[in-house]
Amino acid sequence: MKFASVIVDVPVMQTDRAFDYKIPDQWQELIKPGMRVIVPFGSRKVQGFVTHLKNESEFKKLKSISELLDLTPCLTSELLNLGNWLTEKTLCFKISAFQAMLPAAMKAKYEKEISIPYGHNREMLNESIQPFFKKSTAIDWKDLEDKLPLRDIQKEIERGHLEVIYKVKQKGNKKTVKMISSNLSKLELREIVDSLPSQAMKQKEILSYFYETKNVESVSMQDLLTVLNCSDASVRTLVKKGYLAETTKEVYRDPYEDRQFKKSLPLVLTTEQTTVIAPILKNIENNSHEVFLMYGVTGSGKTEVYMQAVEAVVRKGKEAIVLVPEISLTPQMVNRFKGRFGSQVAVLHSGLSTGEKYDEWRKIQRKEVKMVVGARSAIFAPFENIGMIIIDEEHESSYKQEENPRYHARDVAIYRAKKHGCPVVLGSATPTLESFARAQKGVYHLLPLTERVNNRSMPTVEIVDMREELRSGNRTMFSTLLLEQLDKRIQKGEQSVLFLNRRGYSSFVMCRDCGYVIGCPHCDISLTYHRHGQKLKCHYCGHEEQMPNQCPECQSEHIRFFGTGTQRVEEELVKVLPQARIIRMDVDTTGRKGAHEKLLTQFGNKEADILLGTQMIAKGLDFPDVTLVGVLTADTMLHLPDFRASEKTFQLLTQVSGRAGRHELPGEVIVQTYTPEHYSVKLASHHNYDIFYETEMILRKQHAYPPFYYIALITVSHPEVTKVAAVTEKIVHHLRRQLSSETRILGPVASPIPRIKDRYRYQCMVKYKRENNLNDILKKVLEHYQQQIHQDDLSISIDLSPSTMM
Ligand SMILES: Nc1ncnc2c1ncn2[C@@H]1O[C@H](COP(=O)(O)OP(=O)(O)OP(=O)(O)O)[C@@H](O)[C@H]1O
Ligand SMILES: [Zn+2]
Ligand SMILES: [Zn+2]
Repeated sequence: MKFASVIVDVPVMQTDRAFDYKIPDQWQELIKPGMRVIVPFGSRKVQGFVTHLKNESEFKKLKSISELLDLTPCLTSELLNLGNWLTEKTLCFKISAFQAMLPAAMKAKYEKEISIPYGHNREMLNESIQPFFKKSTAIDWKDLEDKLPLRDIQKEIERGHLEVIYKVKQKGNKKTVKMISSNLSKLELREIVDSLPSQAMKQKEILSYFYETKNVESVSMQDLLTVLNCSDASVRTLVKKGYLAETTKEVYRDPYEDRQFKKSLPLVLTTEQTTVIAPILKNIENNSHEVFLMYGVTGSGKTEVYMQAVEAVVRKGKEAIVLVPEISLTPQMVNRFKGRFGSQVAVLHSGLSTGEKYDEWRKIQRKEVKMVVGARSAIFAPFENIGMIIIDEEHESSYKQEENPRYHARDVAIYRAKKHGCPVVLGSATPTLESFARAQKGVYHLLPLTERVNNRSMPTVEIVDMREELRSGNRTMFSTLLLEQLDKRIQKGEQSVLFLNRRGYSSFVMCRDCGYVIGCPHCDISLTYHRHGQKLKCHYCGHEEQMPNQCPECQSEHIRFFGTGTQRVEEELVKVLPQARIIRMDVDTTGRKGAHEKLLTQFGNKEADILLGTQMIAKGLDFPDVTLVGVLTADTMLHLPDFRASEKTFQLLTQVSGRAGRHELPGEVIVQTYTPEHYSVKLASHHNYDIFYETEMILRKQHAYPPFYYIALITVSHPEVTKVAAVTEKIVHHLRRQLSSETRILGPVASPIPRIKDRYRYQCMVKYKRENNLNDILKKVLEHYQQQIHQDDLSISIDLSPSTMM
């Protein structure tokens, strides 16, 4: 092919299409769709993705591709199509869609080398290539780019005899192992073995290894020592004598390498589990596509069902994608999959370094693993033979990406699963109303798990009215009942989990005399107090200032922070329960890598009585001796300007309660609240999802919210408030004329946070049931304003399924 169509990394509307480039002669055979290239664009050179090849181009005077970044496509043809679909579906730029599918390491331009993978050797390579690897098993791409027979190299890569390694620069983080190889021919080796004195047994044994074992070019020191059961002193002696050589080799950075996973075997499924897994297995068997909603109460054994279904996928020779929320990618979940499937699992989450993520991704690309367990973006795993996609805790809002491309992992999962002819399994104890409504209508196949494994009962839930506590003179943040029960657990040697709901709630600083609240100078939101370093921080723009000694308004010294952080709770708790051993888990104590896991292990080893934490302890934890869960403030989220506030409160309370009494010991939950009469709080305490669903559906219908209506949210921002208001007004006006009369258009109004980073924000909400041309109409709006977006610092963001209204 003579020409390549390339999507360039210039994310503006005018360039959101493919540009044609000439393919230089030496790369004619080499270039394939899905590869990254560098191309001249205007006066610059930019990265791009090749999407098509063609023999003709309608354009004359084309420029040539200037550099090749890949020798194997990093996007499969399925992912290229998916990118186009995402672009249509979320109104993002093509380049943003493609970039979202790749690990960060591939977004930048990294140096690369070509190397012979471990276990292979030079002789296996095509003769034209062999000379390049005479001195070393790896060569630098940059040094040899012009001289290398690229087509032959590409073939060897396809056969697995060579690999491309991107050198992600991370200081001191490159993983290497010591490799031992022989410098001599087999004949020479044998002569030396014969000439060694007979007491040099180990040395003889080591050298014999190199001429007796087929195809060993080199072996890691570690393996050599284990296989031959020898000391590294003997190996070193041979290196000193010049018979063997020692080199270092870069290997995968495996974040889980030094950990032992307890091997687990499939459990005998309960009757309910057997019933729900059957239709999933049938899908897998018949390569058919259905979306299942596994609606199972906490502790009903959903994870065991996932794992046995994944096993069936692997047996069929296919691959599985398992999505879990970032926050519950706790070691517990990873351990369960690694324990069952060992090295067949790749793990992808934000706690990994760029290099580690890239290495895990590469294992997927090279089909060295059979499954990936990961957060949202793992939905783009470049598997080519997918047999099932699982989304655990499908109600979690982290499955929606809040920046471009604004996709929901559930939609991508269903799109990919249709292409691959395989099932999607959505699991939750508290499904989103959208999913449950679809299951009710038969669009999804409902799979209920109504009981906990072994008929363990659901924990009893006690609601405590904190207003009453205050009236009866208790000014602490712990109710009398909660303290009593915590104390009882400590005496019995059982454990408790204390949950502080921090979302929608922060420790702000206020003057007690004049009521002045310290706000961010750039955003219309109060600053959050951080004890560490006595700092005030803005969570939206990062602005930071010192905690003042005086009120900036009235100079009073009575200025102090309000609200409850986990640190405060811990301090108070120590006062009232001095004998308690407490582990606190929050952003401050889990910042360092591995800290999260360490704290959980300590708690699991019963080195503490109470685990105190925020959202991050709400999910996935499974400890046998936890018999009490306390929720300090159940209702802080209820008052957020968000139509999902009740749903989120219900979900969270149910999840937290689910951490208690999962094993032999029965569990108890105490929920402290200022609004005990609210239906979310009440129904969560009765574990009654069904009534919650009905109640909430009535309200959603009344107020025209999902799942009865779809929502599109348009947010306009600009440094000048008049400009924002005017533009939003115009957009609303335009939409009123274009959209159908049943569609409701709300706005323009200031956003719930009216200013962020010195930019004013206005929004307009479109609620609709059917609007076939909505995407086109909205795209036209963007096109209309593109000049101003480009030159006048205007920003218009469109979210076609917003998960928050902020
Ligand atoms: N068939 C089974 N036989 C015995 N034990 C089981 C079985 N299935 C699951 N379990 C055990 O029951 C407990 C709860 O199961 P699991 O964690 O899979 O439930 P879950 O529904 O995923 O929970 P949650 O959503 O609350 O995190 C676990 O300790 C698990 O090992
Ligand atoms: Zn004051
Ligand atoms: Zn700010």
